[in-house]
Amino acid sequence: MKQSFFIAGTDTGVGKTLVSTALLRLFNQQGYATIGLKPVAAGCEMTPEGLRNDDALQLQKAASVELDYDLVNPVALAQPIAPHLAAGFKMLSAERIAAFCRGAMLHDANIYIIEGAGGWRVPLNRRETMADLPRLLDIPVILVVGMKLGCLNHALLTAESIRRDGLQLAGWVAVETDASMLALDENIRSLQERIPAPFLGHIPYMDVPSADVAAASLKVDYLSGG
Ligand SMILES: Nc1ncnc2c1ncn2[C@@H]1O[C@H](COP(=O)(O)OP(=O)(O)OP(=O)(O)O)[C@@H](O)[C@H]1O
Ligand SMILES: C[C@H](N)[C@H](N)CCCCCC(=O)O
Ligand SMILES: [Mg+2]
Repeated sequence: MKQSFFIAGTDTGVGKTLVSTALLRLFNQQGYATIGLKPVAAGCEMTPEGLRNDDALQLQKAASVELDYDLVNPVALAQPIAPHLAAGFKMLSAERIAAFCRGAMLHDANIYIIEGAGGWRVPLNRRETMADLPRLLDIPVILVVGMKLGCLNHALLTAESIRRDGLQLAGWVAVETDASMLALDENIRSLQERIPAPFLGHIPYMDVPSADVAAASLKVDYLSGG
């Protein structure tokens, strides 16, 4: 089996990295070889080895196939702001980012998890957005919904855009990032009734977020054809 997924979110900070690492752990447990990529990361620390982003390090660690950091995160931008702004005078190009991903994907694995940056329509340059990456790679999308007031609108607009952009929505995940959200179950049900894609699970609020605990909340049979 060889399958790739682009992990999109309703926004930044909604749990994309938690879901990405949870999916990697889950597929590892099922005996699949996995690779996690964060092609564009805005918000990096300078280290003796160069710029390092926490999401990319988590994906690198959760994957079963060892890859050099530069393959996991080819575009590392220092400032934690929108990628096209963090890039400054260096122009980001969706085709170049896709080419980096294709290079990393020459490394053999069964599952490739590619985490986006921010939400679906985050700009890469004047013309292109993050959405152009899964389009160029021609891979299905998993939508991560951060459960908070306002997420119904964000989730439905994003699911609609993914389909209008001609991409397949392979499934969606509800992440409880706000422990005090009112009517959580009713909100999840409202999305189940309206998002035309499989519901892969609800990751509960955790005082100390753990990819393994999150993995236990996900059902990926729909994804791996099992
Ligand atoms: N279920 C949860 N319970 C508690 N905290 C959570 C949960 N899911 C995510 N978080 C926390 O919310 C924050 C944002 O999550 P995460 O980093 O996965 O978001 P993201 O969508 O990947 O953001 P970015 O756009 O920066 O990549 C993190 O501090 C994470 O630990
Ligand atoms: C810095 C942050 N954690 C992400 N990497 C980038 C989020 C960009 C969001 C841009 C926006 O939609 O306004
Ligand atoms: Mg992230």
